[in-house]
Amino acid sequence: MSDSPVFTPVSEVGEFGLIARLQEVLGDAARSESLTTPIGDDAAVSDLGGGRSQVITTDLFVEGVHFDRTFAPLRALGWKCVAASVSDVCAMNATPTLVTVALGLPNNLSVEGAEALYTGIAQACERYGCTVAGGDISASARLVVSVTVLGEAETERIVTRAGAAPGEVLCVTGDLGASAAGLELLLRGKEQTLASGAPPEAAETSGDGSPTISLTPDAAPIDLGQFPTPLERHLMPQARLDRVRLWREVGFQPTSLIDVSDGVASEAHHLSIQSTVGVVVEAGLLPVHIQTMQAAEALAKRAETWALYGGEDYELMFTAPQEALEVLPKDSYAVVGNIVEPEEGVALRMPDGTVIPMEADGFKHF
Ligand SMILES: Nc1ncnc2c1ncn2[C@@H]1O[C@H](COP(=O)(O)OP(=O)(O)OP(=O)(O)O)[C@@H](O)[C@H]1O
Ligand SMILES: Cc1ncc(C[n+]2csc(CCOP(=O)(O)O)c2C)c(N)n1
Ligand SMILES: [Mg+2]
Repeated sequence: MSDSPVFTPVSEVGEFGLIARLQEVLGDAARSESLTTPIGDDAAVSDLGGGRSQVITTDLFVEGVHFDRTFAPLRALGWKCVAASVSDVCAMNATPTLVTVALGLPNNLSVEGAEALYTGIAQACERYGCTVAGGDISASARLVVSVTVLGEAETERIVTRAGAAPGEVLCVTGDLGASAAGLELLLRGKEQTLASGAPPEAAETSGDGSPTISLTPDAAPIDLGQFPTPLERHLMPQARLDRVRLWREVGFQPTSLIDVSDGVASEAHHLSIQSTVGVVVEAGLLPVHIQTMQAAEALAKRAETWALYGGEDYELMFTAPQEALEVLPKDSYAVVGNIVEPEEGVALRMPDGTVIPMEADGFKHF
């Protein structure tokens, strides 16, 4: 046997494979009596006693991976970093309380740039009712923003990814694929501007001054002003704390819950594995905003692919027995599939009735 050191590229095990390996290394360091939901859910949960629980989640945003400063305004970025972590707190059916923010600052980010970032952070914290309690700053080659959010809930209201059961329905809040549509529009716009050799401020504008893009030099330019919803959903998404509050008000409790950060396909796999169930998603039932459809047409893409594999929608996906949905306003959710026996795996039923296996594809870090 060779005694040369083992070098396994991270791409061989992937993001979730690496997390599992690290969890093994941690062993007892990742377990405690009060930690009722350890590594593996949207946020960790620890029992505070007295019928209350605390949740905690961290997200990392890296320039060039999660955002592109040529089209993401810093204020919007600050908002998005907070909203994404708040979304993970919502995905436990909890309410955010405290936030910390760690920054890696490159030398091309000015004080005013950092202030713009924090304006967005402040606005999101105000919207979601949480408070920035601290953070850290370091020099860095690229802009990096890490947000930790602490939240709270009554212990009996906490919902994990593990409670789905066969016979229940699969639901989502809002609509899907808009963020991926917005990203695609922004990337095409950037490509077009670069190809034209013009500096960004010289980009073509439509009559009302909104930027336009065209896919080929001969194609009619696309007016980004026609797609405000996809652009906003990508740049400044909303966490669905409104739904968590609504559920509390009407006494609705999902059986399992996850936020859609990686796309419906990937999240359906998480629910399947953690609840030991099969999941059938109905392609024809996926809710898609009209502007997402129009963007798909304009860019010759499929909106359904964005909904399934695009991610960053930060909507909530949940399961419940059909009859439990009766207390919910009809426009506060959409049924998108069914929970079935585990042997059936994770599948997509097409509008013509054919059922195909649904891969866990989504954004791949490695
Ligand atoms: N470096 C790490 N060390 C320990 N645990 C980690 C690490 N990275 C991720 N985890 C844990 O692995 C689980 C999955 O992480 P991930 O970031 O994919 O969460 P998610 O909710 O699926 O995605 P998102 O954060 O985009 O909503 C979480 O419980 C998270 O706390
Ligand atoms: C410039 C740019 N390129 C690509 C993307 C798309 N993107 C990045 S991370 C991610 C999934 C969630 O990440 P995580 O699992 O780390 O929370 C997605 C869909 C983007 N937002 N900006
Ligand atoms: Mg999540």
